[in-house]
Amino acid sequence: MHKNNQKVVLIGTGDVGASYAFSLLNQGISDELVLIDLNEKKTIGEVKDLNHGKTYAPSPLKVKAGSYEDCKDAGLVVICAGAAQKPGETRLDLVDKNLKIFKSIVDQVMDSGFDGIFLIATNPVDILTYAVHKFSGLPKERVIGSGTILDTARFRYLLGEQFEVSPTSVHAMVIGEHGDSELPVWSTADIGGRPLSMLLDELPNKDEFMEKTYVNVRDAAYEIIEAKGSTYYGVAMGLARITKAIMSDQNAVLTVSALLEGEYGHDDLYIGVPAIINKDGIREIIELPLNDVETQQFSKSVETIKNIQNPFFEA
Ligand SMILES: NC(=O)C1=CN([C@@H]2O[C@H](COP(=O)(O)OP(=O)(O)OC[C@H]3O[C@@H](n4cnc5c(N)ncnc54)[C@H](O)[C@@H]3O)[C@@H](O)[C@H]2O)C=CC1
Ligand SMILES: CC(=O)C(=O)O
Repeated sequence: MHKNNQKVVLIGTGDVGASYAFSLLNQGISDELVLIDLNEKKTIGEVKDLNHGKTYAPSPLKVKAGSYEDCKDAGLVVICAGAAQKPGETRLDLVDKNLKIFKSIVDQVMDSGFDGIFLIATNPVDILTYAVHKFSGLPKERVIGSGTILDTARFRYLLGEQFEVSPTSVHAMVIGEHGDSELPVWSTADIGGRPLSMLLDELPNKDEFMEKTYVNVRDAAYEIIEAKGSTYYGVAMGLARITKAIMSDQNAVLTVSALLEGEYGHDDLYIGVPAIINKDGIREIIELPLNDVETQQFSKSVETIKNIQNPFFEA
């Protein structure tokens, strides 16, 4: 069975999964979408609702509820299934529960004969992406986590607001764990070709602004979860962006969770870094010239992930 590179199987049709499906439909990304969830009734409801939007979609997208058999010829399997944070919980608190769920999901996907690309959103996303790489045996470039794609979007949005420039014209990244130890890379950021450091120097309250922005990005999920129970539109747009880079073979630079094998001086973990994404998955990790403070922060983030991850994977 040949795989259809434009076919997406989405596992987990909760808040994040359903929003991602809606983003694909709205943006005309991919031509076939299959939904799988333990909650079959809700999945059927989602399929109907999405199909009713097709009349006004930019391109036709076949949407149906399916089973793991559908993965065999899929180009992309996206996993948004599992437990989400409750108010006050960190992403890392979910590891035990979601690793068990993931073992069963990935085994079923691989049993179908799947030979495409995995994209993972479930938290803690860096550790679960590492788990999918281990459980599936697929090459590292074909297992991608959403990483800090959302944190980068939050950072760019806040910088865009401050400097009154569209976030699409703000070139700035958040790297590290998708979680409390992540770091904004101030040193390499620019807006319209002007280094961000230059623009920051012109602010009367530079230090306060930088601290507030960092905290806003880091704590955004906690605030949204407190306010409305979960976060989903932002990550759905990020997942759609990664999907588009894969489906349209874009070689787009996006901050995703990728396996380090010596890059940034670390190895054997998935973590948020800029990478070039195309039809084959992760083509290349980009090593940013971090300053000393950022290098230290990144190492702390690596340590945070490894401290939680390693006990689960050591023989
Ligand atoms: N990476 C990121 O930037 C973000 C990640 N997330 C994460 O995404 C995940 C999903 O969040 P929500 O959609 O809000 O949760 P949700 O509770 O709305 O949806 C989870 C879905 O997973 C399904 N599910 C559970 N076990 C399953 C299994 N074994 N097989 C198939 N389906 C199964 C449930 O039935 C449910 O529909 C969470 O881990 C959350 O923390 C959320 C926002 C941003
Ligand atoms: C929930 C989550 O991971 C986020 O919104 O960043």
